[in-house]
Amino acid sequence: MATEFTKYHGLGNDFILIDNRLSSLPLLTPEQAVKLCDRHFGIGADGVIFALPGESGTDYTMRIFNSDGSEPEMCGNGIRCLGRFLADLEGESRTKDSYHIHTLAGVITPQLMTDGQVKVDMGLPRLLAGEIPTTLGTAQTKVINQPLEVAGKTWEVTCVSMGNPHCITFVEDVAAIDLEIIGPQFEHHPAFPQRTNTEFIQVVSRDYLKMRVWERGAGITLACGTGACASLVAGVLTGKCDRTATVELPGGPLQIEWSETNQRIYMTGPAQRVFTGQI
Ligand SMILES: N[C@@H](CCC[C@H](N)C(=O)O)C(=O)O
Repeated sequence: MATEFTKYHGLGNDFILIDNRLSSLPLLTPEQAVKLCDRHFGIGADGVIFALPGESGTDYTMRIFNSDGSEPEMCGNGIRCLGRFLADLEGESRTKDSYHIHTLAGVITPQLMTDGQVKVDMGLPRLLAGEIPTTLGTAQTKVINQPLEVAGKTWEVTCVSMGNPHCITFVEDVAAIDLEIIGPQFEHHPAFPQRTNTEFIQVVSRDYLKMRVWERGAGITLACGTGACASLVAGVLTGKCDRTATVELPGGPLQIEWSETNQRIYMTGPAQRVFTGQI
């Protein structure tokens, strides 16, 4: 049986979107997702995202498989693409410009802006070691500027969960980081029992950060929305940046705000349809 898909990307972080609104079970298995994400033998993507019926009073549910078949709790660029995909699917019958989406990280709300950007209420960052999870601190402590040995070097790391785990380290020059070698060693470090995403951040000014990322389950990607949010939080916690900043990724910029008023994180960026097809 043929399955329709649409390819979207958010700053080059690319996904295969599946209209799964008639069933609460993903139409594809993790093994099929791995094959479809293959850039030589498949469609090519960083992950597969399913638009499922809403749960617990939400409009829709998002599930996602990374390109290695693992299932993360959340995906920032992916949820912007999902917001755009849902609007495209609903077409003329669309009545809303924002959706409450059930995810494994809680309810996340993407809003379609009139300028074509998507602004997402990403919820609250989680800062305790037990929530990340990491063994770099006791369960109830925050992990800020902690030393971590990786690849024969001591890195100062700050850990933040946006529903999924992030390990952030501030460096002089992001271009000098050998991501291909160092990234997997962070991802599989025993300090992270559920593996981790890792962000390398160069502070250009208090409201402008440059970021490169090694993603859990996907490797080097051109952008990571949850990673950009986690990095801004790490920058604030370490006194390096303001609560509103542009995070420049290899695929382009995201605007991130950690609200002083409600402590929630807001991420604004693009989401673009690329092509449709049948599997
Ligand atoms: N690219 C994403 C994050 C996708 C999930 C991640 N690889 C994980 O396993 O946690 C984003 O834009 O946030």
